[in-house]
Amino acid sequence: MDSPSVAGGSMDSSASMLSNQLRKGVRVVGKIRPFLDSEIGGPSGRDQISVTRSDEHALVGLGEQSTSRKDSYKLDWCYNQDEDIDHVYRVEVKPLIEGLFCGRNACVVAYGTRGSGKSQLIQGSEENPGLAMMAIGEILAIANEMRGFVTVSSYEVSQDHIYDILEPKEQEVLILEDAARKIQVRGLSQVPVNSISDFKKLYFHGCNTGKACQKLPDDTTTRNHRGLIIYLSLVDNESNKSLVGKIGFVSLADYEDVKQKGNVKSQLAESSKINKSLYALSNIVYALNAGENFIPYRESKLTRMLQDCLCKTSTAVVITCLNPFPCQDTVSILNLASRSCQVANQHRHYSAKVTKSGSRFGQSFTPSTVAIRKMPMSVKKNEFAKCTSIEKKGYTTPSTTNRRWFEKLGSSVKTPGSRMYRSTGYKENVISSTLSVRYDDFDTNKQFIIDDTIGKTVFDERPTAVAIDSTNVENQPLLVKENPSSPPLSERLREISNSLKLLSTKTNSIQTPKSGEYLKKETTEPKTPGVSFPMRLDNESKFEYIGTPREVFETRSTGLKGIGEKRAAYILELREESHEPFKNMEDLRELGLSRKQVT
Ligand SMILES: Nc1ncnc2c1ncn2[C@@H]1O[C@H](COP(=O)(O)OP(=O)(O)OP(=O)(O)O)[C@@H](O)[C@H]1O
Repeated sequence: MDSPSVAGGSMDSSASMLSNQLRKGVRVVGKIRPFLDSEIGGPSGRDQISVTRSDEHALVGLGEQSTSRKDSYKLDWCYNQDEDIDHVYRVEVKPLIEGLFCGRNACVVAYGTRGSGKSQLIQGSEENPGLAMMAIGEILAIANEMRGFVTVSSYEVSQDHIYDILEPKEQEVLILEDAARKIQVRGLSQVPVNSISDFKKLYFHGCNTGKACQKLPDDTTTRNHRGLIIYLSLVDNESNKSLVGKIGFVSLADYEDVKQKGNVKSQLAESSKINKSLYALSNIVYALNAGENFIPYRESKLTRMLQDCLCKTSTAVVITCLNPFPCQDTVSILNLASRSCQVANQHRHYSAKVTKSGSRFGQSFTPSTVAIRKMPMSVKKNEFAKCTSIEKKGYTTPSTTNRRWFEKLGSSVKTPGSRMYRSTGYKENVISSTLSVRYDDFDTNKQFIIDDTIGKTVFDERPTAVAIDSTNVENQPLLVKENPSSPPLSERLREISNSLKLLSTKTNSIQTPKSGEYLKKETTEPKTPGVSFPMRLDNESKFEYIGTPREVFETRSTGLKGIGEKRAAYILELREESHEPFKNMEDLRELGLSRKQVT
């Protein structure tokens, strides 16, 4: 039997790899499972799924003849039958692991119809590892070298109740929100894992409890979501700060259209609960990719559980598992997937901030409706500044130390499949207003820039060693191309002002490199100044400082006696709106500064 037709299939997915490594938001990709023995030589003439791939996205068609737009579904990417799980791991999951070592949480979710390969993809078996096992192999390899500590939790979601798998209890797992609105999971055990064999015992034999963790092949009575969380904690040798991150793997129960099956009442209830959490997940992905301010986590227990792995500051991939022979449920699944993926949403970034949160399932957007929804000029400037700064924060990682470690590690990362993978070395520098982010690709020795305003990569042929004046982007026509759809100048200025405000919170704590190798690098490459005091992004994409109250107070100080952070920000804002200089003391007093502060 022929493979499903894949136009552009001969093309290596390097384009996908590149955009994937530099991604933000949630990628929504497809994976067509291989034919089973029983399907080979089956009735001919059955419609097969077809995939057409371009540089930026994939169109999944239902049936070989389905070349019309109506029958095809646009996804960020789609892996065909011949591309094995190993390949999916390298492109989609490996970059998330790199982020994990920089303190960025991550999430991998698989969903699909019955028998579409979800369990094989996420869990796999001892002989044919799935994504979760490949990931833990790599995490353990790096963590052991960095003296990190790895623990795992495993859970299942049944009828919207969450249960611990590694240490089963009567009570369900509770998901609470603390005073700082952080998610706290109660009643879910965390088991230390030191080696891949430890993990296999837990994951496949459930040795912690005697209960098998992997889904039994003939267990068709219940349909549950299954999740694994891998936690990593380590101490950054350079800063001596601890870093905690986690990556979640979830394989959702089969999607079944409740209306179409002749199910009994209890099965209907089960199916509708399963579908409800799938819709909830889709709404989250949609809201994140559309850049909405409100993310509806409360719609299901599963989405609450995933809240800190699937948010604006994390990286995530949702994999739609597809049977090679589509059915009606495949149409529903593809509808859900294409609605929430980035390629469909990327043009909406600016308009999404000013529209009401409209992440209801079934809402459809066509390219034409997206294109005409431009940001009205009457929108309050603050609105724009607020949301773009959230996205901007999502890009910055708390520490470059571990990324450096990755760069040095380069080709020596080993995965359980005993293959050697090259870790694509890249390094990000936020330039100018942070609307554009520069990356150094150490493999090609070239630089490239992701211009957020146009959502495109602009390559620069200069070798990475060339010094670039980060404050003078205007003089570098090669780097950032002017784009008619980019926001007006006033909004760019506001971005710059926001960056300044951020820096002004700790201008006196910029770290200088210590010695030799790094010193050379630091002097030639522009970098976002680091703060000597640890900050990290909370779930709501706000910076939070970690430390004693006094340290926090000192960090937040502007360094100007008597002027607090808020007032400094206010002054900057006024300066930006009116370019008139302050002429006399009276002008400053009008801002609310006391006589003492003015003098
Ligand atoms: N990448 C793959 N390589 C080889 N076989 C695969 C692959 N993916 C799936 N299969 C096979 O397809 C069948 C269905 O896969 P799997 O059980 O993972 O699907 P599922 O979506 O989890 O099914 P369920 O409906 O039971 O939840 C299995 O026999 C599995 O061995």
